[in-house]
Amino acid sequence: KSSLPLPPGPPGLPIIGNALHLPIERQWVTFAAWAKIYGDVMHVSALGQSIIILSSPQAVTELLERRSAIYSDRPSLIFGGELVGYKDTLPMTCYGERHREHRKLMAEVLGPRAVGQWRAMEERHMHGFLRNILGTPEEFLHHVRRVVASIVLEISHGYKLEEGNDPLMSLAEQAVTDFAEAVVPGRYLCDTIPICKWPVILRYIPAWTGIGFMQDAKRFYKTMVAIRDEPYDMIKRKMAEGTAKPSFTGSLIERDANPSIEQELIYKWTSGGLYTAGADTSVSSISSFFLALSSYTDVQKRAQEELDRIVGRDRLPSLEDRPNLPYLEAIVQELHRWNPVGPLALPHCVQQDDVYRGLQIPGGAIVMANSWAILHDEALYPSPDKFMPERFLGDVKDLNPDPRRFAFGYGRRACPGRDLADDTLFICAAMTLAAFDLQRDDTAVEYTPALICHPVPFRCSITPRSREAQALVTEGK
Ligand code: HEM
Repeated sequence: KSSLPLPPGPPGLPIIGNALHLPIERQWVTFAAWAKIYGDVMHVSALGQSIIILSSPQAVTELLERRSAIYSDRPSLIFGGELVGYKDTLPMTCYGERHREHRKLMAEVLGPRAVGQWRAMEERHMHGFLRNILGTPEEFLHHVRRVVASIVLEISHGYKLEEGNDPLMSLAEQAVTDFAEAVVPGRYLCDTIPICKWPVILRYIPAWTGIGFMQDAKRFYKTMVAIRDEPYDMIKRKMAEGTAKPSFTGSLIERDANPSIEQELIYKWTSGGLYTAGADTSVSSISSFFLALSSYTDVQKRAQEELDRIVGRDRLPSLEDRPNLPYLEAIVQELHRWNPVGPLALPHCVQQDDVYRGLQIPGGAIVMANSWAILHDEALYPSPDKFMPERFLGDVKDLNPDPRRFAFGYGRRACPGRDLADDTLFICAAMTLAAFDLQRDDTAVEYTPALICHPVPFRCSITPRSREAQALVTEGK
């Protein structure tokens, strides 16, 4: 898939063609190969839209972090943003006052000081997760989705999932699926045909015309409105009845009884956005844990030895044990590196003309960080395709930098859920390995080619390590 014709570029910033419209499955791999030829700052032109692809720590640090005052906007998407309406969510909102307000609110619930308060709750949900795994191990991927949903929805709405199919979780899952489809740049023609830059025209095309994207837009719009309004209205109603449990949404409603429509939209998307931005990503990293550890059983054994030595066999690990479990910590880092959840992060947009190393970067260009290329650069991470946590235990200068520096994005757009996500992954990995052995017959490692990548569903045998371990799971100790 990387053997695409490459038109020769001019010296300096090479123009390498209409890249986003080529049928490339894993664009980041192709872009990484191109970066070896054309350099770590590439300029791709897609129907007149400039796209700058950055593939080195130096380039992402200088542009997306040091110059973040002008590199923190998002590209506007006609389909996902304007027609469907996701432009008001935090990941898609333009850089400016609104973005700052969103981030400030989100830091109250996810910032480094706030995140400690969720640890006991995360551990409680993980005990339930282990019990579910014990009951129906073959459904582990479903249990992963459910435990992540329980954690995020308890934080955002104080919501407890119903047994079986939970209606709020199903709605939120649908919204995540729609969102992932709607915001892929270039997926819908209306994002690339210049006349469609006037969304106003498109809004008046009725769905009955049969124009495919209008029908999709109508369907996605319905889910968008439901996930934006229903959980928020539910908390408002419960607060009026006096039955609401403490939650982030509740605290937003409490502090501002009569918000303007615009302000209420920010509240709705800040709390609702915890699920849309935070669930699928954590599901992906935990699924990668199951894939990697069941494939690399030597890594699994070493982690279990560490757990037995430090935590012992008469209780399950907790997040308090984290500083004493360096090998498990290295596993978490390697999971963020090996198959990053967002190989191309999310696209940024530069707001004015700029010059970098003598190269012209036009204002309005989309700027994509190829995190995958950085995390798979042999000069930084030797043998990058191998799952080797021990790479992080050495102390060689300039080798194996902490992958979280790249996997969670950059500058003022970097992921606000990083600490929560990292804790969730750690405690899931620690508890699962303390209680179970994982094993796979297959060795194939395949991921879905999307903005947020997931391992292609796979089978994995999960059995209790011992009778004692099984008892710990049943008793939730
Ligand atoms: C392993 C799990 C996760 C990974 C790998 C991850 C990664 C990312 C990345 C790469 C970005 C784009 C950054 C950029 O544009 O430069 C991002 C943005 C974002 N993430 Fe995460 N994320 C994870 C979990 C979470 C969680 C748990 C939450 C919330 C509960 C969350 C909320 C967000 C939000 C709201 C944004 C948009 C920020 C903005 O545009 O200002 N993420 N994340």
